[in-house]
Amino acid sequence: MSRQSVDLSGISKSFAQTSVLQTIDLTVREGEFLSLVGMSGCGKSTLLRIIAGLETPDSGTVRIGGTDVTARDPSDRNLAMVFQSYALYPHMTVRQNIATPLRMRQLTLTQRLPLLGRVLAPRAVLTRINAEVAQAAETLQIAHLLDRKPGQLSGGQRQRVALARALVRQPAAFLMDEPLSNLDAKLRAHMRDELAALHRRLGATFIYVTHDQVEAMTMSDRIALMIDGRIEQLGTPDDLYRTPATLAVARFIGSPTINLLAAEVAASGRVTVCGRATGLLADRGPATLGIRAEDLRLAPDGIPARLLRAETHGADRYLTCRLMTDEGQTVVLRQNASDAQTISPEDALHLRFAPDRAHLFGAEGQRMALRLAGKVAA
Ligand SMILES: Nc1ncnc2c1ncn2[C@@H]1O[C@H](COP(=O)(O)OP(=O)(O)OP(=O)(O)O)[C@@H](O)[C@H]1O
Repeated sequence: MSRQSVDLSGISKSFAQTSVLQTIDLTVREGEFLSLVGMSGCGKSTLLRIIAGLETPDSGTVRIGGTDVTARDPSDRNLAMVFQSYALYPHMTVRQNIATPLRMRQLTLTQRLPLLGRVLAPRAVLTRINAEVAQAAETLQIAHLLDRKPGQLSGGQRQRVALARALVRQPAAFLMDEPLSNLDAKLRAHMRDELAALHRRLGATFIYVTHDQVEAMTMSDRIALMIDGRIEQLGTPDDLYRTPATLAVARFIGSPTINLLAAEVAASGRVTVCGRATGLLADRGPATLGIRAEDLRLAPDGIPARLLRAETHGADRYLTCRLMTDEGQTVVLRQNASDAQTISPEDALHLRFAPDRAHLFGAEGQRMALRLAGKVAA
């Protein structure tokens, strides 16, 4: 499998008066699974279409394997694109669908004709195409479906056929735009695992667009989180989860959503949350403290709260609580379901957060350094 890097530098794009991408610089490494993730309208599909050559940037360059392809047609970029609509040919069998890109590349127009082609096409080429189709079908575990038509397949199977068709082209990179969004939740989770496994097996470059942070977090080597046509943060899933660069990243990544509490940093540097000193130090000013559900726990000397609802999801239990403070903020705490004690709605609770796991963001949403008992905490 060929695999190549994709370099974007200074990519900008506007539609009419609206700026959709603002000076994007990004290198997708050879063999990397990189997700472009962000809310609807942030520009991720436009960026993918610029890489594919389906859209022309107003400025900037696209390089594939070091070669400038900005002015090249989509067909000259050797990229495979997989969309949410599988775009399979309904009148063709799975075998014919997968073989199409190979036939287009390796046979002449006359050799591709339905009847005449059978006589005119070189036997050796047809045998090679058949072998490549069989291998791709094997990789995607659809060998038993080769003689069916797309209408006789499930959504997941169709998606696999679309992937197999992309695979046979041996592209420099795979570009995928929300390829799983038409599948039901269970199948989506299954195909997520399959795509990640396929990526590991092929070692190919994958650029994957999604608005679903769970998809991005579970499959990617790195994530580029986009907001309003900019890359807000680029990093591993762990980087984005543990060290969000801004409040917007902290909010977008993680399920349930990170808990946010108004904080105040006094002249002395002491951070107060819900009117309580926290033992944390930071630069002065109003701020927001972020704390993930798993970094909150019940403790008798914590912030008083009242339980609104408890939900068990497999091994985890989520407690939604209202803080008994001026703001009456709602927070979610995650516990291990097996060691959770019995509590009922309206029970009085006390919550503490792990100071060394807290995130602090300034008035502009930027991450602020936190110091804990004399050392740097974040
Ligand atoms: N051909 C076009 N003409 C005009 N505006 C466009 C065009 N394509 C995209 N846009 C606008 O550009 C912005 C970014 O669109 P884009 O499809 O890249 O976003 P996205 O992040 O992929 O969103 P989604 O997840 O909804 O697909 C949107 O506001 C969209 O309306």
